[in-house]
Amino acid sequence: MLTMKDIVREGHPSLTTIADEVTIPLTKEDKQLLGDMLQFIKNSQDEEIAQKYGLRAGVGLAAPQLGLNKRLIAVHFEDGRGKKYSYGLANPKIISHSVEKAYLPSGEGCLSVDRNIEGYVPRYARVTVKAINMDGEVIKLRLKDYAAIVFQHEIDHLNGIMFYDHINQQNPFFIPEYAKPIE
Ligand SMILES: O=C(O)C[C@@H](Cc1ccccc1)[C@H](O)SCc1ccccc1
Ligand code: NI
Repeated sequence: MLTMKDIVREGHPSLTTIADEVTIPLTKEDKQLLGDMLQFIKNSQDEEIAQKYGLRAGVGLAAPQLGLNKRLIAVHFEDGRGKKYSYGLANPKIISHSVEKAYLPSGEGCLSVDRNIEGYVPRYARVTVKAINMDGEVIKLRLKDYAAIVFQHEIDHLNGIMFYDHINQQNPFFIPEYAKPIE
């Protein structure tokens, strides 16, 4: 099972590298990896398992966070309306997005960042993501608000972008026009 020792931290080159697409159809290894990544996220949200193995709670994970140069992500969370999202995805791509932006008033964190970084992370309020799921099907997800933020955070990892790259350096709590808080 994956644990925190498998997660690379700031300074590791894979966090600032553009990851390579994985071959489709998914190899057995890539399918297994997606399964392991999804299981890690689920484990990280299970109090007992997280405590036993010292896992930091997370809602998403990208393969570059394991030092792997592959465009693979896993997410497992419920949005503010109780809608559940649980996916292992290959080659996810944002194919359209809103002009409107959104941000989490509490800012963001990252399993690969062992420090608190304050500031708002402006992201698109709505995105449409096209990807291959673990069954090898092409899926299209229309995401908004919290779900849109989680997927953008993970897809950023595939492009070597960290959440703090989006924070306004002059004023970390600057709110760009058209940006709405996601409570
Ligand atoms: O490092 C990662 O990619 C996992 C992040 C993803 C994330 C952070 C902030 C906002 C959206 C997604 C972890 O989930 S950070 C810890 C966390 C745990 C529960 C809720 C939000 C953030
Ligand atoms: Ni992260």
